[in-house]
Amino acid sequence: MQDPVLVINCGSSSIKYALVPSAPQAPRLAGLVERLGAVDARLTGTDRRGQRVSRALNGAGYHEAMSAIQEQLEGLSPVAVGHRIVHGGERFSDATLLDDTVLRGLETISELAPLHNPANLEGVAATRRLFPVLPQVAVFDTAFHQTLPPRAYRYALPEALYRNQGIRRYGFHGSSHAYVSRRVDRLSDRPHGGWLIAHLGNGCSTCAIWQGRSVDTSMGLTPLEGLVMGTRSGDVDPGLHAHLSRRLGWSLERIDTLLNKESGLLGLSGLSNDMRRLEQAAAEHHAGATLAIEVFCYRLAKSLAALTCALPRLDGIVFTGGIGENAAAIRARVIDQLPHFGLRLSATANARTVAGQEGRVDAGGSHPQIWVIPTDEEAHIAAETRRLLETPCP
Ligand SMILES: Nc1ncnc2c1ncn2[C@@H]1O[C@H](COP(=O)(O)OP(=O)(O)O)[C@@H](O)[C@H]1O
Ligand SMILES: CC(=O)OP(=O)(O)O
Ligand SMILES: [Mg+2]
Repeated sequence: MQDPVLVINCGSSSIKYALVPSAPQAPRLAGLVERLGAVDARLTGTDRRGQRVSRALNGAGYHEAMSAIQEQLEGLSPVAVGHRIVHGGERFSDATLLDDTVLRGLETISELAPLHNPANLEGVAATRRLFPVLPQVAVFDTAFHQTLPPRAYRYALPEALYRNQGIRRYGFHGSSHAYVSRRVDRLSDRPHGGWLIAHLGNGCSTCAIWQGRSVDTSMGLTPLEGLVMGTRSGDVDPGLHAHLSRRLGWSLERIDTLLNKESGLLGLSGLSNDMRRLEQAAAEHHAGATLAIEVFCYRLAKSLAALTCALPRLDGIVFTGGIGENAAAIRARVIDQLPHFGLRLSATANARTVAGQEGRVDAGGSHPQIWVIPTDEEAHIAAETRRLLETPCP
């Protein structure tokens, strides 16, 4: 494993890690610490021989979890650490070397991604303590969307809020959209065309790509805008805030918690934020789960239809993320609700494409294509980290 880069994606209750070698197809040591801070915290993953590992880390916080991850590296020495940082705000777009000044700058924008940035920064602090001499690089989810034109990134708000406060649409999941767009360019016979990507994980977003660049996306100033997500509402009438405040006396913090943590699939179903669980419950006629899936798919189809306005031509749609890669029934339902674009799903190819597989799932012909492409944010973050470190200082 030559010159591996350690990639860290630190969330509010989990840390994902991967040791990414410089050769793209080489095996990768990777894993996940879940339920940080809880008695049943656990590290699961694969070691360098591809064997499963599972370790109880009872009560581990960020620092203990990072130490456990360091032990998993089996003595392999990364040359750098690449961190997923969700929001780069106005100031940070390209991959950036993390030093005290950059970290202070990032702290000032943490509130723009409250579920993500504070946790990302905890991860950076823990990693810097454990690997004090390694370069640590921030790769931003917002970076890939720097190519959005003003008509896509401006809100219809007074100019001063944009100029003085940076109130604009930024877009997220950039490492995923960038990776998937490059991959479909390589796999399909229509490279550099017009593509729509649906990244459907815990957070969900759509992205319109024209000639390899992001030209519009469903997330905005924060990762709350757009689609229905696991616990996030996505779009609501902005008048809701004033209404809840006047009618129920709710504070802004209470409303923020409602929209970020209690809504989405969880809020609609009253059951779970986990699509697997909802599919099982819907099969058993659970009304909330059935409704949650219906709203999720309809809103996703609406977003994809809307984003076709950003493209001169539609060459195809790509599904990715835990739901997009695994839930064939969700893909089928979404395509079914887009009857005006000539999309034709192959029921057999769709059902046959299982976890981890790249594949084309349309019925062929001259219609827009439909693909499933497993995302690899870690590969993109590692590549950006290497690119920054190999670029000579000006
Ligand atoms: N086989 C499956 N069928 C349906 N949904 C699935 C399946 N496997 C995973 N998912 C869903 O994927 C979502 C998590 O996606 P993932 O991309 O892993 O999340 P994250 O954004 O944390 O990386 C969950 O809603 C989970 O239920
Ligand atoms: C930006 C975002 O929503 O990320 P995630 O899907 O990891 O929550
Ligand atoms: Mg993911």
